[in-house]
Amino acid sequence: MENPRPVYTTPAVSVQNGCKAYFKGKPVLDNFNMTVPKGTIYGLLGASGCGKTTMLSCLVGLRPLDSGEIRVYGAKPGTRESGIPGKRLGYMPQDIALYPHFTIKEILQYFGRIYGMSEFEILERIEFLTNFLDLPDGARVIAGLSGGQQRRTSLAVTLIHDPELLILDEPTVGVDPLLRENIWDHLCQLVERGRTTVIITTHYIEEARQSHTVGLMRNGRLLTEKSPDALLKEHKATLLEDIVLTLCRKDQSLIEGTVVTDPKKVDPVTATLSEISFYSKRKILPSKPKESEYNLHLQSEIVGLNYKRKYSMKPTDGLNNMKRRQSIIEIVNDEAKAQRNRIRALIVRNVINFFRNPVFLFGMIFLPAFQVALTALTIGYDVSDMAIGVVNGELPNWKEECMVDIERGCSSGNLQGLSCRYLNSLPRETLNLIPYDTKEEAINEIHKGNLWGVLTIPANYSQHIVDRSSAGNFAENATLDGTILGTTLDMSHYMAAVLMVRKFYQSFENYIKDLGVDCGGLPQEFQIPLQYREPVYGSSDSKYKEYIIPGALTMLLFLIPMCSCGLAYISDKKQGTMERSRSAGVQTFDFMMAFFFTEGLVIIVQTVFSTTILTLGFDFTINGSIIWYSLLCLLAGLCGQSWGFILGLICSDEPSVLLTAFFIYLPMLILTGITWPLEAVPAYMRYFSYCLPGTLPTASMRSIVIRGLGILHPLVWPGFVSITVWILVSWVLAVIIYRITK
Ligand SMILES: Nc1ncnc2c1ncn2[C@@H]1O[C@H](COP(=O)(O)OP(=O)(O)OP(=O)(O)O)[C@@H](O)[C@H]1O
Repeated sequence: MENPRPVYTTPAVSVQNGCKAYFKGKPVLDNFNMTVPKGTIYGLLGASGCGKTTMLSCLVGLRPLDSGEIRVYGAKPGTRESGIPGKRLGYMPQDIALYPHFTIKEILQYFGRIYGMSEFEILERIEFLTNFLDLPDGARVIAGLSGGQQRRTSLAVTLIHDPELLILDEPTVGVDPLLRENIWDHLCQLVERGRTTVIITTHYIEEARQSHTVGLMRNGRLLTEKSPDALLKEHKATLLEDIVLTLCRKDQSLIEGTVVTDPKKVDPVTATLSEISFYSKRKILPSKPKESEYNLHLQSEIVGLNYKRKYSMKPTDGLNNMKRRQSIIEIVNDEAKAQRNRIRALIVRNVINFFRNPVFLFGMIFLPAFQVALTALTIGYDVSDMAIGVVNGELPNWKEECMVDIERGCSSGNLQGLSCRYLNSLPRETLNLIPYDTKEEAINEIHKGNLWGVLTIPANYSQHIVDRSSAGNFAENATLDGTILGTTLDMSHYMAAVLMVRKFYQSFENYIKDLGVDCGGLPQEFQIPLQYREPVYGSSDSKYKEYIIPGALTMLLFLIPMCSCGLAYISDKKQGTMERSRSAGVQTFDFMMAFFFTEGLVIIVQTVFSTTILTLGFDFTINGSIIWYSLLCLLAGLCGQSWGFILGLICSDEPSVLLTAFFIYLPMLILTGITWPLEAVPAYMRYFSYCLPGTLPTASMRSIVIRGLGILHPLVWPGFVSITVWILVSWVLAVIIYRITK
């Protein structure tokens, strides 16, 4: 018996001359025409790759057509008036497109919240759909379900809000025959109520007999569009499959020109749809209806949003300005409420995603703390145990002879063995002094990598010192040379060598001062006439790690959100959940805001945790305001997050996100003055560095932490301005890239 088709004057969906190509010259949709009456089931059939999914994604507003026109409930999908994407639509993509770590209940709640349903409504629908689709227990995690169970859950997500238009891309694949029948029965029940329209694609041709209309698609075109019974009657067939085969063969011969060779002979009235479609492409037959042919009453049928009616209201519509304004306020309020619901749902989604991935969560929270603690533990300490060869021309057996306590004083006895006195003044924990007989032998050991340097003490060193002090300005060259302690160092490791040289200098200054005082002089007389007084900022024993930690923390708080945000975006994209959320009405701004809140929270936790560890465990002191310090940490994280968004948009998979993130981060480590002062960087590189998002904030962070300055200080505010500008620029850039890539 022929499926009774409800009588409606207007189509729910109509496509006119739809064309779409992913690559130029290779159309996927080729003058595609389709009309889906309201309140009916439309079965779209066609071989794999003929363009069904592409067509559906255009219908739901995820992709635009290159040319042609789509009307869904009288408006273009993607426009506010159509309400699609949004809650009028239930779209079930071909892929499962569910978050694998979510439970069944959580995924249904997520989409229910996106659609603005109350928790009570959602639970009611979950109960109904669980029974109807024979879903497993709601606490089961999606990743652990069988293929069929996942598909049923995916269908439940589509039905959760009981939408007006159901677009189902192969919903019955992998579903057992009994359940398949149930699904079709349910679809029939839905349309019988008169409110729902269903477009369904399937590879099981015979099940499409339950549709009111069957559309047969081939190579991006619609070959026919009729009720299954009409088709069976027309072709005197018993199986739809036979008709599909016949029509495809006919179309093939038409393309090859074996049936109709003269296009002028095609009668627009009696021609088959395939002939019309084929020739309309060549602009021989008129096929596109005029705008007036659309039933404009349709707009008033829009349930729920009524955007078009409200928006098109003019004072002449009989409503006074007051009422008009009231309507606009209502729309804005509705939209704001819907947006709040979507953002809330996305925030809950992000939180679940975090907690379902403990390794990721652990890394996010602990990585900055771990890294800065490691920095504090390893960087900035004095060198130790540096092997130095000593060739003492004065006392070859100095190792033993210098062991005895040398009496201090200025008698001739005290002034023997001064080399011992200098050697004993050298810090033994830093410099491990090893005796050598000759300089050549010791230098050879440097070449072998066994020594960092050689200290040579001339023969009669003590006597030369005494002679030099008594001769004063008249000392002879031989005497002067005899007082020189020679060092030959391995300077290949710059930092180690600098620290070593500092030790030689400091020890020599102390040794000579002590000697002078012993001989009746004043300490000032033997001091280098250059004094380092109390520093304005920092302390005279400031450590390198105090310099490096603020920058390291800022950059880590930038890197981690950049990676996590980029990776989350990519996985959402790859799983198909992003398209699904978009079809439910989620917008880019909603994604951004939800990330803004959840990542912001993570950044706060990271900052608190890292700072606590540094303060309690490593004597880290924030001399400035904790508020400005925290705010700068937060801004650094948000900047990283917005860059992560851009990475998510431009990259296609996780490895490319990580690679690009490190491509950004590693040069910044070098260029932002974290490890090496910018003042020591060549001028042309320095100005480039200032433009990077990490440079000025790192300098500001140092000024807050070490110098204790406030936000209004000229050494601080540029960092805040720079990073805020970077956040704004990258968010705008993200929106532009989204628009382009879309
Ligand atoms: N994002 C894309 N980029 C490039 N080409 C694409 C893209 N999506 C689909 N295509 C190509 O467009 C053509 C139609 O694909 P589509 O998925 O619409 O077919 P389909 O009829 O739904 O196939 P199936 O029944 O196997 O799902 C195919 O040749 C496919 O390779």
